[in-house]
Amino acid sequence: MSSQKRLMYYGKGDVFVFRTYQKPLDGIKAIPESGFTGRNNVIFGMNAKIALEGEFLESFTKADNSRVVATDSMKNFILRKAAEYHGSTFEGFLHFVCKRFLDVYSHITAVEITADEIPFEAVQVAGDTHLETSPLVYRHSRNELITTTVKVQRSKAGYELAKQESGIRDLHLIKVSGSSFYGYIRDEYTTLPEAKDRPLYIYLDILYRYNKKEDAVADNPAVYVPAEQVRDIAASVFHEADNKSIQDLIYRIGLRVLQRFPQLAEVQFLSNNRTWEAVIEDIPGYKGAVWTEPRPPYGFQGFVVSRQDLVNEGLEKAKESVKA
Ligand SMILES: O=c1[nH]c(=O)c2[nH]c(=O)[nH]c2[nH]1
Repeated sequence: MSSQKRLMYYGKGDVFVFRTYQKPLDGIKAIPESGFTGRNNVIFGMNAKIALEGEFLESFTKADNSRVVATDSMKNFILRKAAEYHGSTFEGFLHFVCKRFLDVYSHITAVEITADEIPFEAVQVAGDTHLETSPLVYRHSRNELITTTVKVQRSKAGYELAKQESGIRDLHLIKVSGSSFYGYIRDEYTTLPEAKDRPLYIYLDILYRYNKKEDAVADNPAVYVPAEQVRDIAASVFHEADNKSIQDLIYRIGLRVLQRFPQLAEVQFLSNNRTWEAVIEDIPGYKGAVWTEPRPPYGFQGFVVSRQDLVNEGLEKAKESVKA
């Protein structure tokens, strides 16, 4: 290799964007595992992180700021573009902002933005005869959130979508009964008792990638995969199956997500084991037990499920070619 590209980027994190009355996301097909069919986007809120790549080596090596877009300006750029984007997805918005950056600054070669949703939930309020959903008041949710990354680089054709992934972060799910963990290696290092029924508590990040990256940013509900449905599939599969481990569980979730969404190429999992620790296992005459948070350290798993796994499981016919 004659020349290796040097790692070089800079950018801005914690760019908070709240756009009210963004175009609603609708036209989403219902799936059996989820009641989700759209986002009203009354609050389209996110915490974005942007990084630029380009011809600004001399800002590092010669203290020459003449090609530096101040990171403060990047923040302003993103915020102002929020008034110019009229689609209905985070993916579409990030794609739009990345392209506008490349249009305005000719020495920038690539723009990557990751946005984490700042989720707000509808609240129920007193109506004349019954509770109704307020169209005005929302509650900040501290539950899981949508995460999206888009990277666009300059190409001969104009723009190239270099990276795109979407998903859900910080999904915390507990199944109080119906999970086991046994059959693992027992040797002189093993102190963990086998569990035929444990209260499995997991933290999950689920990221998915499309066969065609463009489908993610097209603002086309016919091909768009909403993270809320992926979240609900995770809960449904956890509910349905007696799992033998987190490894077993996330594989099954991955298969189901890919079955529901033929437009996806793969699903990636980052899981944590937060299984509660038993304090009082038998309460005579009563169902249930007393548990507490586990002591550190915690276990984790990383795994990607792809369409080939569906083929291997006999859940999908092999394709002549699946283009990533
Ligand atoms: O689902 C689990 N997978 C493991 O690999 C593991 N290891 C462990 O100690 N507990 C668990 N649970």
